[in-house]
Amino acid sequence: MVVLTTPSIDQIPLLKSTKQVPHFTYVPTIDLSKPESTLSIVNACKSLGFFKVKNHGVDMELIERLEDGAREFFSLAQYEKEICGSTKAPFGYGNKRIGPNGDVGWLEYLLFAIKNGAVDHVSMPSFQASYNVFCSALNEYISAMRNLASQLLQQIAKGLLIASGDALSSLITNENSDQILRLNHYPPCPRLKSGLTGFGEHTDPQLISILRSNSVGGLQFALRDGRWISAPPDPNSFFVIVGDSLQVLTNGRFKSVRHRVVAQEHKSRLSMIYFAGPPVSQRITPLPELMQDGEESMYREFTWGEYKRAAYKTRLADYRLGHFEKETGNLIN
Ligand SMILES: C=C1C[C@]23C[C@@]1(O)CC[C@H]2[C@@]12CC[C@H](O)[C@@](C)(C(=O)O1)[C@H]2[C@@H]3C(=O)O
Ligand SMILES: O=C(O)CCC(=O)C(=O)O
Ligand SMILES: [Fe+2]
Repeated sequence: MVVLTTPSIDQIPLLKSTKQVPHFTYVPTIDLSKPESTLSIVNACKSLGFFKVKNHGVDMELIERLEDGAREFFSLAQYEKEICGSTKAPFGYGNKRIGPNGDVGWLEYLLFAIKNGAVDHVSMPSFQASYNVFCSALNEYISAMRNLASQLLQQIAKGLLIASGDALSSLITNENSDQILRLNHYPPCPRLKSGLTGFGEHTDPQLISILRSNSVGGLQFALRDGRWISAPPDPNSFFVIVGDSLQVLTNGRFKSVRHRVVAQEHKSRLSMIYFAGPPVSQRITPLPELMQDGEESMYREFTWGEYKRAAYKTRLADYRLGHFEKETGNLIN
């Protein structure tokens, strides 16, 4: 059994809002083998900021191989996990603390930077025997996620009638693009108070995130009116999440979505999330082809590097784009 160490369970906050939509479990499910998927993706990005995809072409055997490796790692003794790290914060193993500014949740995780399409080295002395097999699975998975993210961004460009089909996808397929892979493990929470935070509410800063979990629930999304819905787990599909950068690139036509994970009492949730970001020098500014006559950017100009630096000074639940919004902007419905 995994027993998470300090901070103690009493230091983990309860969920901020438990206002839920009664019996609402609808997450748009998009079949990528269907030609109408392009329009459905754009509609879901505009109305909700999340959806899930099936018939995505990613091999289940690969997913299971990575999940097995992650499970094996997380079942190591606590001291063996604690020594797995990277010289570059925030990468490597983490336990309960999320980010540098005091956020805590009921989870442990492995965070990997991706360099030239492969995981950047994390020192794992206690996982030596399985390291090569694990890294192969990580790298194959990263390649599959990059292809899927690129396909989704091409469909988004097409659905938004942007002539250069790779205007968005090229931001994340560039060899210098800044991507992260995260493996989250939420052990069963023994003394579950109702609604204990697994991973606190937040938006993802990148363009899109692709999330896959085992069959244990806990993931929730905020609707535009502030109510929360639970997304039933679906190990055969991927959840796709609109991030802050895609909100800016579309000048607010898409909005990044707040999401969170609620701790579970009896079962262990394992998730793997791929965050597709652009190169650090990339200017994040609305795509010119999308702008109507006289439309102005709602945001000050910034690069992905600047946004990331600012993000790491914020708390998880902060509205990070607020700092980059112009005081007056024209809103597009
Ligand atoms: C509290 C924080 C953790 C985070 C960096 C931040 O300062 C604000 C954004 C957080 C987030 C959310 C999505 C991803 O899980 C993540 C890796 C990212 O890119 O931004 C995390 C950051 C983190 O865990 O370091
Ligand atoms: O673990 C999950 O299911 C979601 C985690 C998440 O939102 C994140 O890591 O940014
Ligand atoms: Fe997230």
